[in-house]
Amino acid sequence: MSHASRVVAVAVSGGRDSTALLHATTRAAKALGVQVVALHVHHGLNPAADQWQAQVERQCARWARDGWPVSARCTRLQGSPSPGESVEAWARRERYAALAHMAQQAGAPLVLLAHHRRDQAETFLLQALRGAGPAGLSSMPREAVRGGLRWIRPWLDQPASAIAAYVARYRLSHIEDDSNHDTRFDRNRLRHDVWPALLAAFAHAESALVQAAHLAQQAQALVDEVAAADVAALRCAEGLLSVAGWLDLSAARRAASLRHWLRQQVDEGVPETLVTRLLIQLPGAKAARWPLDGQRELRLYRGRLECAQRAMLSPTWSPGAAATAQETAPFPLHRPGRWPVPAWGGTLTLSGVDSGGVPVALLERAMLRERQPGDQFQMAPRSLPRSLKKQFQAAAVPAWARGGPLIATADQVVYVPGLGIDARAWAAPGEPQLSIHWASDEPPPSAEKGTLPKER
Ligand SMILES: Nc1ncnc2c1ncn2[C@@H]1O[C@H](COP(=O)(O)OP(=O)(O)OP(=O)(O)O)[C@@H](O)[C@H]1O
Repeated sequence: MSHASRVVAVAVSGGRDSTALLHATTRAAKALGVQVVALHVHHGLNPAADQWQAQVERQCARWARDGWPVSARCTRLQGSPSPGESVEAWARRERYAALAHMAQQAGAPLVLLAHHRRDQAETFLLQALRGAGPAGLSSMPREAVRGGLRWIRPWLDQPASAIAAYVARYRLSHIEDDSNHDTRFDRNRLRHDVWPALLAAFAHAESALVQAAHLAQQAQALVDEVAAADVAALRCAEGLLSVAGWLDLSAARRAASLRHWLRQQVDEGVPETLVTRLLIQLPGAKAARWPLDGQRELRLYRGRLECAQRAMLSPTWSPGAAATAQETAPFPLHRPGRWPVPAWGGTLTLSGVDSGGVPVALLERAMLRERQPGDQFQMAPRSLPRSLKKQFQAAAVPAWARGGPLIATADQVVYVPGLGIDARAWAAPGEPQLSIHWASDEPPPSAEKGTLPKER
């Protein structure tokens, strides 16, 4: 700790372990002339949370009155889990963000957490039960640098009994979090239903699991080192990965470097299902897209894998937004040419023709977009417009040939891959016009080859 920053933060829930850690840190700090700041996060989830915050504030105020160098800072979380996110995951993410913010505000470069040996053994078991590999089995690091702060767990090797003895010796008061008994949460179920039975059958389980976590940390460090070197060698431009070079690697290094590269692109953790999918699909693919989340996707184009915004061709297009969306179209739709569209995994060909095309004037107002529920298509001038689904079925367009962007203006559908040009958009003879053809980069499944009816 530098002279300028003689402040240390302790993350305090008000529970037994963090209360003991705050006490021990404050005692040591007094002798060293260091300031301690207790950081508490009010999750807004438990009806008793106001009392927990009050307990932390009261305790700090009492110790400060006794001449101890300690003060409290608290944050009440706003918001709620996003759809599909568990309350636990949300609370954890927001807690760490709030702790980081408070530590920075207090000028504390270090944040101490009160996890102990049993917490570590539990984490290892929970990770194993989720099917984690060495990264997850590494459990909690003793020390980590994140967001410019050092997060330290000084008691990670301490048994819970040592902390209990400390609390008894100094008669520390602390809260009991009743939600720790709620067995809907994995950790609580493990702690209450499994742990006692496990210890009864394997008395050394705690230390064995902690050792296994330690060995996983070493293995993961090695994997990270190799993967970082591979990714550095495969980087062909900022953020782009050369797939040809990647294919030359052994299977184990392919998997490790892909995970490593994905982690650099995606902050929130990489789903293993995506890694598995890419490991299978990347070797045979020429151009393809894999959705990452609402905003981003992975794109393979010309042998390079990249992570990009999905916004280029807005899936949330609506007629009212047409003017803006059109401005973001990646190329002029009213000029002849062969336009690769990596975001859609194919190529659009526009050719000047004398008949059977779309008026250039209409294409000047057109854009690419996703299909929408109300879209209709008219096959011939004297037929009726019908839903895309019905038209696909009537024309026996196989599912794999229905992909690709729709071409439409704000008020009419112009072209649908697999169906062709909507009859309402046909140009009059002699009018300047273009034919349109969409070709997906992915070859059709061989069994279905040739079943696609010819587009107009
Ligand atoms: N609401 C919170 N505010 C600040 N820090 C917290 C909070 N909840 C947990 N922490 C920190 O994370 C550590 C581990 O959290 P965990 O949920 O296992 O502990 P706990 O059962 O809430 O309390 P304790 O560890 O104090 O007995 C805590 O020891 C503490 O350092």
